[in-house]
Formats: sequence, structure tokens, C-alpha cells
Amino acid sequence: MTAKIAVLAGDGIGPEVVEQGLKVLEKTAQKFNLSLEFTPARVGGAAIDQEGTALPAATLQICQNSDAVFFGSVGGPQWEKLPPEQQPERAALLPLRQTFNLYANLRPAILFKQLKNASPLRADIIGEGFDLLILRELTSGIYFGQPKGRADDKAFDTLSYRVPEIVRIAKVAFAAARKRRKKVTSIDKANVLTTSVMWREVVVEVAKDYPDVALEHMYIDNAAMQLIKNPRQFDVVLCDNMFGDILSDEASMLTGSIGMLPSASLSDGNFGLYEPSGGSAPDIAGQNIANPIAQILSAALLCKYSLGRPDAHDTIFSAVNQVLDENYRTRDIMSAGCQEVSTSQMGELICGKI
Ligand SMILES: NC(=O)c1ccc[n+]([C@@H]2O[C@H](COP(=O)([O-])OP(=O)(O)OC[C@H]3O[C@@H](n4cnc5c(N)ncnc54)[C@H](O)[C@@H]3O)[C@@H](O)[C@H]2O)c1
Ligand SMILES: CC(C)[C@H](C(=O)O)[C@@H](O)C(=O)O
Ligand SMILES: [Mg+2]
Repeated sequence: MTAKIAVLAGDGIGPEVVEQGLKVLEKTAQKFNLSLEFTPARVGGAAIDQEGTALPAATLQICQNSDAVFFGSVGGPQWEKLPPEQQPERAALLPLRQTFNLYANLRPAILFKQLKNASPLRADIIGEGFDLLILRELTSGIYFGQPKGRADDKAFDTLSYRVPEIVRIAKVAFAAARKRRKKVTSIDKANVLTTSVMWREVVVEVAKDYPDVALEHMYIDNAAMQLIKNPRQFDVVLCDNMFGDILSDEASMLTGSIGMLPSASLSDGNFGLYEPSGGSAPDIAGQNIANPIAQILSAALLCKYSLGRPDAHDTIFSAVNQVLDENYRTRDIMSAGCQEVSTSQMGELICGKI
């Protein structure tokens, strides 16, 4: 059976890194005899410029007809003068997440041992490395709560959660932890926020069905500090939408660069949207220097979750490992004694190991 993949490259470095991700997916498909059909579609600022809207109906239709969306990134200074609700992030990415009910956002932050020198952490803190999973609730919380708006000299957003929204993301966290090191750290601000008090209560309830998984609670401010003090204490880090956004960027840097952090946004079935956790990086766009590994590892997650092929995932992961073993680095993860390569060279090198 042919798997249909919508390709939404978007803005900034999006097209450059998506091209490398596609090369890797094509090579992987050959190796594993998978039939993949790619359909490109415009999104974000690129779609605004061509069609006057960040998420054209045709793009949404292509996504609806697909088994997965391979997404680059959207946004940039050119579109920041538009009314906020027309800008790429709010008019394309958030509606996509909501339309497909992609409530579970997996952001695995893994320190490849070859990148110890690229991490800002001290060697004794890194130890043998770390492998944590930031699990971010993606379709509720302050991003989507109503009302939001402005009146006179006031602006407001609403942070709200319903119990079932917390139950479902907590179940994903415990199920994931069961296959890992059996620990969930639930992040909240229950000393101040009413939503967090309920979040904590609900997580405690859900935990009763997973007695084999240890649960701890941590305030967001402490978590931001503990991540740097000792990232190895974490296994699955369960966060609401906003806290997960922030902690995942922080965790990415501990692995060497935001250019290393992939993500999978999932719902209850096999459909998913796969994108790097970072953005369109306008400061380096068009220079062929962006790190494509986050996009390539997002392709690996696509194989695992939407195609049901963990073997293809592992092959891509191992290809990245081998290229790092050979000391090839993009600029963001460069260190002494390594060879600097461009975005496209990194993509080629990884393809060569598949
Ligand atoms: N999912 C998305 O589409 C997404 C995510 C985050 C930000 N954005 C948008 O991207 C634009 C820029 O946002 P920002 O600057 O806050 O965040 P950003 O992640 O784009 O960039 C932050 C810094 O990280 C660097 N960086 C990011 N990805 C990199 C890569 N693959 N390789 C090497 N360096 C990389 C950038 O050069 C920059 O210095 C904004 O319009 C923002 O809204 C989009
Ligand atoms: C671009 C923005 C809307 C998005 C978010 O905040 O979710 C991004 O920062 C991310 O982490 O995917
Ligand atoms: Mg973010």
C-alpha cells in the first residue's frame, strides 16, 4: 500500500532542511521497499505571498488526503507586520494542529555522545549522556483558550484545560514511560495556577493505572533549572502546551543545538505531523548552513509512528550516529577536530549510510 505524505516546507530554512529529509525518506523507502507518495503544498509566509493566506484550502485538503504531514517551519520578519491572526504561526501551524487533533507532541531530546563538546553542559553533568522525552500537550492551554483579545489598555489570553484533555496526554506519558525508564515528571505551577492544581490532580488519578511507573511533580521554574543541573534525572517530562514549548527549546540546546531536536505531533490514530522543534531561523536561511538533523530525525519519527516501521526509524537514527561518528558537523554543532559541512552535504552523508 502506498503511504501518502503531504510535504509542507514553509519558510526560512524550512525548504532547505525538508529537501534533506525527503532525500533520506526516499533512500529509506528504497531500502525497505516502502511505497511513498509525496505531495508538496504551500504553507506559511510562502503561501501568504502566493495565495494571500497562510493555510490555503488546497493545502488543508492535501493534508486531509494524506497519512502524514512532513512539515518544515513557518514564519519570519516579513510577515510580522500582518495582523497577528493572519501571521503564519497563528493562521497555519496552530490550525493544522487543531484540525487534526494533534494533542500529543513528542520531542525526544537525546544527547548523541559525539556531541558532548557541542553541549554547553559540563562533562561531569553530562556523564554518559541523557535521553529524555518532552511530551507536550499541543491543542489546548493558553494557546487556544478563550477568550483572548484586547480591549482598551488591556490584553488577555486564557489558560484553560478540561479534565479529558489532561487525561489523554497523561496516558500517553505513562504509556511512553513504560517503554522507557518508567518515570514521569509532570511539570506545573500548582503553587499559583488553578489549571495546574487540576492538572496535578488528574495526573495523580491517571497514574493509578500505571503502578509500575514512578510519578513526580515539579514546578516549571525549578524544572527549567533542574534540566541544566542534572538532565539525567528525567525520563518522560509531561508538560502543558506553553511549558512544553519553552522546556523543549531549553532541552534542545543541552543536546548541542535546536537543529538536533525533532518532533512528532500525534493524535489517536496513525496520522501525524512531523517537524523540527525549532523555527524558520531567518538569520541563517538561504545559506545552506542550517542543521538538517532535526528534520531528518522527524522523518525517522514519521516512519515509526505513521508508517509503523520502527526498523526504518532505527536505520535513519543509526545513519545520523554514523555520520556524527565520522566527525562531520554543521556549523551549529561544530567543534575542534571536526569537519564542517553544509546542510545539503549533511543530508547526502546521512543518505550514504542508509
Ligand atoms: N514550527 C515552526 O514552524 C516554528 C517553530 C519555532 C519558531 N517559528 C518561527 O520561526 C521564526 C524565527 O523564530 P526564532 O528565531 O524565535 O526561533 P528559531 O528556532 O527559528 O531560531 C532560533 C535560533 O536557532 C537557530 N536555529 C534554528 N534552527 C536551526 C537549525 N536547524 N540549524 C542551525 N541553527 C538553527 C537560528 O539560526 C536562531 O539563531 C519566527 O517567525 C517564529 O515564529 C516557527
Ligand atoms: C511557531 C510557534 C507557534 C510554535 C509553538 O509555540 O508551538 C513553535 O515555537 C514550536 O515550538 O513548535
Ligand atoms: Mg517553540
